[in-house]
Amino acid sequence: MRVGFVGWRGMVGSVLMERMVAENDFADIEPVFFTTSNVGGKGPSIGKDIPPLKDANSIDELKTLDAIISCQGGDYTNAVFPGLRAAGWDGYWIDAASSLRMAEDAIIVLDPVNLDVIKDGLARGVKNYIGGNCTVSLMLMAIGGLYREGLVEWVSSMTYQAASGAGAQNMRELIGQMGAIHGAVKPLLDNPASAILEIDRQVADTMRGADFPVDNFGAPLAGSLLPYIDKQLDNLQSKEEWKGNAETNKILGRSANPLPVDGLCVRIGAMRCHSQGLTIKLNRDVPMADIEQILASANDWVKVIPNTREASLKDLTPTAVTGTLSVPVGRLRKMNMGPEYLSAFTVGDQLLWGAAEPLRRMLRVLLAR
Ligand SMILES: NC(=O)C1=CN([C@@H]2O[C@H](COP(=O)(O)OP(=O)(O)OC[C@H]3O[C@@H](n4cnc5c(N)ncnc54)[C@H](OP(=O)(O)O)[C@@H]3O)[C@@H](O)[C@H]2O)C=CC1
Ligand SMILES: N[C@@H](CC(=O)OP(=O)(O)O)C(=O)O
Repeated sequence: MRVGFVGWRGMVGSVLMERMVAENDFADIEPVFFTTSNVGGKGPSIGKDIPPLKDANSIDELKTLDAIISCQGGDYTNAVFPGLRAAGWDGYWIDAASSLRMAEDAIIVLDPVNLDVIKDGLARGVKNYIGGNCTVSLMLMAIGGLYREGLVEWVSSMTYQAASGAGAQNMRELIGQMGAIHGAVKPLLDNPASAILEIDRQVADTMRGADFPVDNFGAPLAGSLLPYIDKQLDNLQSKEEWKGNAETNKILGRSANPLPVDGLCVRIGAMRCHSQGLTIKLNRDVPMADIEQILASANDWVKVIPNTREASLKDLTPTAVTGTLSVPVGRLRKMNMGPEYLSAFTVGDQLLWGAAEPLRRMLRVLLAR
């Protein structure tokens, strides 16, 4: 299979390359690397010889491929994909961007949760396979077992989303903000006798100051949070919140008969792990031991964390999870509202299961046919 890669040097693309090298994915394909900025340049180091970079905007070059994986972003997809199909290209398009997710002729891929939907799409001749929104994919990796068992009536998800979801420049800006805050009060911090309220006042002044670096986020994130992610919609949801319901149900293959998902999406000062506090309305009272067993058995990456302070602080934080494929879910308990109301908290790396991993696994699904 001749597979083209566009967007391989970006943040999501770099994580994809790391994972594909680690899993020896390149051994089974003929990879061709593309660029929008450096035609003829050198591609990534993947342990085998590859041709010089080709032009990612050349329909003639792209047409020679059996499959294309794009991590280049939605603008590129919108600019190139329609023309490529119009030129008669019939290969598989695998994409991290959201542009095509809700299209009729596209499947959202998360194979540990919806391999049946993917296989049905392949059998029907669907050629477009798109990675899901990071928050949605991570929520389904965590509680997919409850959906699989038909136990979910609705889910409310309150998110704590990392800077990486906004892009590489935003991760840099978050660290810059942290540094600016620390720099502003370092002399006071170094003096054990200094007054904490004076430190606090100077921190607030710094964060509100004209020099505080906010070009990318548009507001201070370090020492604060941003209660709005992505565009504003007419129904007063943010676009990120809208995706929770739309994408979850599409992934599960039940867009025609959706199970409600709703909540608030909030950016916090984590680097690349999204966390979510979930309220899950079950359609019956299920014993906790059964719930834990169902959650833990859903896939190889979800990990049930005992609902203790010690285990939660050790295993259920962005710091513990970052850079790993593990999707811990914990803080599990029945809520005061009644025995069908389950509380849960989950964490996942939004660049791995949230972006790159479902794409490389989709390629594996194609190769296994
Ligand atoms: N960030 C995220 O969390 C998620 C992103 N996505 C999707 O993936 C898309 C890509 O996101 P992301 O990886 O964050 O985008 P990046 O901005 O990191 O990379 C996109 C492209 O920018 C070009 N580029 C320009 N300057 C640089 C540089 N200094 N270093 C690396 N690349 C550079 C590269 O193209 P070239 O080599 O052609 O110059 C690269 O492929 C998004 O638009 C989104 O649609 C999906 C899920 C999560
Ligand atoms: N919007 C997500 C990241 C992202 O790229 O999402 P999507 O793939 O749905 O555009 C976040 O900010 O955390």
